[in-house]
Amino acid sequence: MKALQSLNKYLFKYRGRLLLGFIITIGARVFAVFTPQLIRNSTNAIEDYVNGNEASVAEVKEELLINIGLIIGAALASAILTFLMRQTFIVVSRYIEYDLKNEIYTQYQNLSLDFYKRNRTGDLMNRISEDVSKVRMYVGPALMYGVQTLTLFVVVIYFMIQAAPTLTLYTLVPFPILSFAIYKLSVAINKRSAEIQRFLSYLNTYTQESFSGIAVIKSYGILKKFNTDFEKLSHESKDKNVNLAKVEAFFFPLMILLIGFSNLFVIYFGGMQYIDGKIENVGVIVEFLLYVNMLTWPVASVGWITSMVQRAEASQERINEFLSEVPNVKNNSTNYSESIKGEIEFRNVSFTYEDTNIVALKNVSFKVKKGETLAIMGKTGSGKSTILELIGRLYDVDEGEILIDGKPIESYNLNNLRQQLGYVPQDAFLFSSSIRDNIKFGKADATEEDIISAAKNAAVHENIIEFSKGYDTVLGERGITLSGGQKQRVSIARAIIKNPQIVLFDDCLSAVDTETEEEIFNKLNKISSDKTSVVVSHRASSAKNANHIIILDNGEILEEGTHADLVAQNGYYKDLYNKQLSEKEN
Ligand SMILES: Nc1ncnc2c1ncn2[C@@H]1O[C@H](COP(=O)(O)OP(=O)(O)OP(=O)(O)O)[C@@H](O)[C@H]1O
Repeated sequence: MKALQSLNKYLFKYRGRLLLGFIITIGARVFAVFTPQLIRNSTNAIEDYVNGNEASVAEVKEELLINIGLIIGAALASAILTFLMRQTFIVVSRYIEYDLKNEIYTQYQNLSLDFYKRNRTGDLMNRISEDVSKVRMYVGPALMYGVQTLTLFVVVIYFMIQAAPTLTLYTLVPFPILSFAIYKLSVAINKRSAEIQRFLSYLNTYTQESFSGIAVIKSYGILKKFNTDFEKLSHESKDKNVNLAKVEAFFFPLMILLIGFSNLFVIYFGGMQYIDGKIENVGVIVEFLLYVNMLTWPVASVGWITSMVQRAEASQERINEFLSEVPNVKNNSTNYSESIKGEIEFRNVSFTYEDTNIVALKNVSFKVKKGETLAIMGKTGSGKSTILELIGRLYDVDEGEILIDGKPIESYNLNNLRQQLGYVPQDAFLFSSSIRDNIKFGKADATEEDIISAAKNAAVHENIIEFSKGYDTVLGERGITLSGGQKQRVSIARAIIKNPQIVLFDDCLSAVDTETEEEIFNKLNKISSDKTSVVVSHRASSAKNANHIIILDNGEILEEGTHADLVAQNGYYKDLYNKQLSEKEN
């Protein structure tokens, strides 16, 4: 129950409604219990008449009619209160479900990138959907049936003892056995459903990845393999569900069997006591039979509630695992309005990716003044993207420090810092929405003019207006309706629309020809002459106009300087430049 304690704050939040629910539930059960008593009175009246104790048929009739009226009244009152009971408990459980989903989603948003690398999307989605719905069963139905069972027990047993104390004892003998058997069954059910739950997470991840990678799967002609694998997985899933169904099938027969015993006990021992004169009327036996049947469901539900609580506990534990994750990148400031000018300095920065232990940067130092452009080049995997990710504080450095305007990067408000950066990642991810929305994503209050101007500066406007729906063209998942180069340029428009102080381009023009690349850089230079740019590229043409160029090799700076300096050095840059120049000329 430890994990579920984290839900207490929500139970406290909705305490008013829950308290009302408790009162209504107690009322509903009290009214329900009147029926057996009224039936006992009616049976007694008939018995008295048969034994000659009652004066006339008319009097018996009158008493029966009054009792019927009262039974209908009590049943109606109980039904109305039961309806209201669901309105309180179940409604509260939906509120808590909503709150919890929001809490988890906010936490997901706050967690650093490394969290997403460690955990798979299917699992993240499963915890926010499946696990939350299991937890809802605890704060809703489990709580509601728990209160109902407890109330019914107390009220029914009180009336039973009042009517016939010894018979009460005989009647209740099978109940603890029933409850224990159902509990054991519930544990088995629970174990199997937890297994199904884990498997479902895996299945979800598999399906989600196969849909995301559908283009690769189709182009490699491996649909059949994926289909076979999926069939295997769903077969396994089916087996697990069948296993669960087998155990669940015992539930009702077991319940009926044990209740049958209770009924037999009532008839046998009740009958004996009536004959011995320990019970005055047959009506008491009838009343007890009704009580036994009234208690059937509550007794069974003790086991069912226990299993619901156990499932919720397991799910909440999984949820808490993520909720207790502390983001590696912490926000250390509440100053939301600090503007940055744009100077960036790396001082002896080293960085190792925790999950792979790959040393991505070793003792890297450089300085980019406000308004200047730094170009970063180097072989694949040499650490170029890592530099940009560190400037965006997607990770924190292990050694050394990064300064923005002379102040440690960690001292800025994280959100505020990122809002002043225009980061164009290598993989241009576009949302399944219109082109307009995708560009506007960078600036929520952007006007139509802003959007068109950003698209023009990213040299993609001409392409967009060629689409029949122009800026309203809806992009498929990951923007599959756009070409690679168009996607990259929409992604640039999204970054520059907010007019950031620092722009970070991570090889984001690789799918664009050199002429368009040059056109984009010329436009950007014009609109952002006072902005700082860090450009990662494999092309010397993108780097040659930069104020400073660094060449990385295996996380270390191999060469650095201006275009002229590097050409004079006769190293990596010069080779690359000459090679690309001759390719262009040919
Ligand atoms: N999220 C990550 N987790 C673990 N290792 C990573 C991660 N990202 C990058 N690496 C590793 O860090 C090293 C530097 O990667 P980085 O992406 O910075 O290189 P790059 O120079 O940008 O490469 P490319 O030109 O291919 O984009 C590589 O060896 C890479 O495998």
